[in-house]
Amino acid sequence: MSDTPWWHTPPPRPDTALAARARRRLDTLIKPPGSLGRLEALAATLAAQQGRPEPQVERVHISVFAADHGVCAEAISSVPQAVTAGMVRRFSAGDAAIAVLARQLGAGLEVINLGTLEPLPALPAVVDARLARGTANMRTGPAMDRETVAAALEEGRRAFRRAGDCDLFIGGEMGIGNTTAAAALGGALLGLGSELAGPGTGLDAAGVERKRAVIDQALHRHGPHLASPLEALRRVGGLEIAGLTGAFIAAAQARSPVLVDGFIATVAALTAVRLNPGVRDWLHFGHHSAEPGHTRLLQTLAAEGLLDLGMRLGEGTGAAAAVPLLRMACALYREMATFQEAGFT
Ligand SMILES: O=C(O)c1ccc[n+]([C@@H]2O[C@H](COP(=O)([O-])O)[C@@H](O)[C@H]2O)c1
Ligand SMILES: Cc1cc2nc[nH]c2cc1C
Repeated sequence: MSDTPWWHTPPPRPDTALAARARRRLDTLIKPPGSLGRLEALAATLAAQQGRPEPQVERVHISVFAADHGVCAEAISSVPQAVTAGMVRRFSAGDAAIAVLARQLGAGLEVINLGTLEPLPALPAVVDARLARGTANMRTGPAMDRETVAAALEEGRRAFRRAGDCDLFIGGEMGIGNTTAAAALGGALLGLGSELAGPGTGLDAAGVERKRAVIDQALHRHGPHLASPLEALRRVGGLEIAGLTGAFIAAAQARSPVLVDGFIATVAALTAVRLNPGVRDWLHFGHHSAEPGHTRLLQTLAAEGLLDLGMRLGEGTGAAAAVPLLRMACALYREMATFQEAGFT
C-alpha cells in the first residue's frame, strides 16, 4: 500500500490529438476561421477532455457542499450563520436559485451537508455527511484537525462518484462566513495578506476592514504552516471548501470536465491545483464573480470566466448559468455544415 494520499495521484492528460482534430474540423465549418471565438476553443477542449470526437454536455451534475464557519464569531458576515442550514432546506425543497437552475438545465442536484452548526432532519436530495459542528475559529486555532480535512476531501470524492457518468461536473457551496475562509486560504496560497477580502454577502466598508483584520491575524497566527496547501486548507479553509477540492481532484482523475463557480469555488480549484497541478487541465470557469478577489484568483489560474453578469451568490449558480454556452459550443461543433457539404468552393 502506498502512503501517498489519493489526492496527489496525477490525473490523465486530456487527449491533445482529439483537440487538434477538433480545431481542424472547426476551420472547415461555414464561418470565417475563429469567428465563433471562445466557443470554438470550448468545443475543442471538451472533445479532448471527454475523449470523444463529438463533445456533449447533456448530463450535468451539481454537488453543493454546505458547512458552517467558526470564524463567524468574529462578526465577518452580514447574515446570521443559521442561514446555512436554512438554505440547505431550501435546496432540498427546490425553491433556491441553484435548484431552479438545475431544473432548467435538467441537471442532477445533490447537497452534501459537511457540517452545519445544528443537525438537520433527513431531507430529500441532501446527504448527511456532517463531520463537525462547523469549523473552529481560524483566528484562534486551526479550522480543522487532520482527520477532518482528510475526511472532507474524501466526502468530495464520494460525491463526485455518486454523480455517476455525467458529461460535466459542477461543484457549488453554501456556508455563511466562507468568503472569509476563502480569502484567507487564497491569500495563503498566493503568499498575500488579506487582499482578497471583499464584502461577501453584503458587508459595508467598516465590515470589510474588520474582516481583513481577522484574516491578517489568522494568517499571522498560522504563519509558516501555510506554505503547505493541505495545511493551509486545514488551518484557514472550510469543510465545504475541502469537499469541493476533493471533488475537483476526483473529477480530473476520472477524466471529467469541471465547471467552476465563483470566488469560493475558485479558491477550492486553486487548492486542488496546488495539491495536484494536472487538475488544471480539467477546469472551466463559469463566470467572473462580483466578489473583487475573484479577479486575482482567475489571473493566477490563467483563467477567464465565461460570463460576467455581476453574480455573487455562490451555490454553483454562476457555473450553472454558463452551461447553455457549453451546450451551444458542442451543438455548433456537431451540427454545422462544412464548406464542402454546403457546396461552397
Ligand atoms: O460565489 C461567489 O462568488 C460568492 C461571493 C459572495 C458570497 N457568496 C455566498 O455567500 C456566502 C458567504 O458570504 P459571507 O459574506 O457570509 O462570507 C456563501 O454561502 C457563498 O455561497 C458567494
Ligand atoms: C439567502 C442567502 C442565500 C445564499 N446562497 C448562498 N449564499 C447565500 C447567502 C444568503 C444570505
